[in-house]
Amino acid sequence: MATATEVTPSCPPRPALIGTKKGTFAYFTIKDRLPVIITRVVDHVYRTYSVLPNDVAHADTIREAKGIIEALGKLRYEMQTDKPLTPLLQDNMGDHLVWNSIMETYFPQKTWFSATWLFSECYMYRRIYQCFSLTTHWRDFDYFAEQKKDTFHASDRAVAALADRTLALCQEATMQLDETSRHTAFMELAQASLWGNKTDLSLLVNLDLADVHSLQGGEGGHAQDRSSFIVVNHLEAWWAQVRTWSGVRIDIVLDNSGFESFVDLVFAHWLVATGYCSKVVFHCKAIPWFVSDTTIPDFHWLVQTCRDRFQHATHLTNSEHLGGLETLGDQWQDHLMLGRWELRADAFWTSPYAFWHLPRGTAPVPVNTAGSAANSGPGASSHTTSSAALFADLQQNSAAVIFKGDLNYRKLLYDCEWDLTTPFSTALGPLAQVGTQLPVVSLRTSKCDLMVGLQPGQGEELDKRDPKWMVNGKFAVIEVSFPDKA
Ligand SMILES: O=P(O)(O)OC[C@H]1O[C@](O)(CO)[C@@H](O)[C@@H]1O
Repeated sequence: MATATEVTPSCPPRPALIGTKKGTFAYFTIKDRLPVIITRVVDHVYRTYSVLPNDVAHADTIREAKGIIEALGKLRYEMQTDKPLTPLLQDNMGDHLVWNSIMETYFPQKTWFSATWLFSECYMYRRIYQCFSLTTHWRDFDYFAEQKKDTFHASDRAVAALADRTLALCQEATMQLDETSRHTAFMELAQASLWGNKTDLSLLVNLDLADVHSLQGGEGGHAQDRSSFIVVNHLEAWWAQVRTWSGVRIDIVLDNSGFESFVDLVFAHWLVATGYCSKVVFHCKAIPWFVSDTTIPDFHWLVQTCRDRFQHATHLTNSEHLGGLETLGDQWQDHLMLGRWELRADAFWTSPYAFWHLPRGTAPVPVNTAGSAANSGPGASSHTTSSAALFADLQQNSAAVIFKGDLNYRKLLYDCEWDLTTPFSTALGPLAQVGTQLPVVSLRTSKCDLMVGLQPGQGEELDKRDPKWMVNGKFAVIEVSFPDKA
């Protein structure tokens, strides 16, 4: 095992998950899933530009769209034929030197399959962004926005039901101080936030509406008791912390936009309503990322869609059900306006670095100046300039940093072949070591062959129960690591 100081992007603490290993989820992803994701972007650009009038006013936009499609085709070809990774060009993100120096230092001559899976996959999303960012007319175009919005609209029934439920829980919480009820509500909402992570568009590339409804647990929107599918469950340990909180700040490193971020907001709303928290910082992505990840514009769109009672909803039959949703959306807007909720989009989250690098200050990531227009609005703040500054803020000010989803889990654990029984705190490396500890909570449905924290023999039992348990998103973990209290 590499020691902490030797750990680098090409040399994680255990052998890296890598596309050259046939039969692994990494191999399947690079070979089959990622090319489909690029194809869908091509299709979206084509559909968008082909309805534009063929006149002088749109000539440049159309010409640029054709250039984007050509660049995306080249990208897909390079990936499918396993060509060497090539340097990024300078664009409006200002981080190309960071990427290129990592490539030169750690992945010289490496190809799509032979670099680490984490690097190749992040690099693909950064390259897609570059195809757009180098243009004039398409640089702010979110090529995943349509998919994100459609999926949220498809969730409208579950969303409406959950909004009413949330308001009832918040009213209860403010009316009575009974800790048992709060404990029950905490368990319910934390698990709703966990299972929201099932709605991931990069995994569900052929999703239809029926799939969305069944993923979200059917019509009612109430969390089913799926606890036997939570294979590592530190929820009680987390509650032991939460019950001592009063007016703390927490941070949520968001994952998917739409239904998942809706349930995260619901949970955050309850934590504020109960007084456990007085501030929630939501960390969004600075660029479109892993298809469905939440950007700041996505966040605002979601709040507004709730305030507008799903103006374009097609599945709801009874508009009376939407009053609660509107009330909740209005309260969220107030949270943003009054600074109780803050939105940030630090470029570190869309860098190729695993989170072991967060405290090290070895990953200076420039401010995304060009993206800042899109990343503005109530509650949006400026971005920090380095991972060290981001880390210092989290360490000094946050009572819990909640990492949502599979990619965050991969980055927390450095995306490598840990033994299933490795303790979570060991696999967190510096983030669980004296001096560089963070209060970490991970809520993740399992969508790749990486997991830690199981009991001896549990992995074998799970293999018998469902051979695809690690990658099919049906099983989940809630893992926490809090610094010891002095
Ligand atoms: O939205 P999440 O939970 O981070 O999942 C991201 C997806 O990307 C991957 O991390 C890699 O493709 C998968 O394992 C998962 O399907």
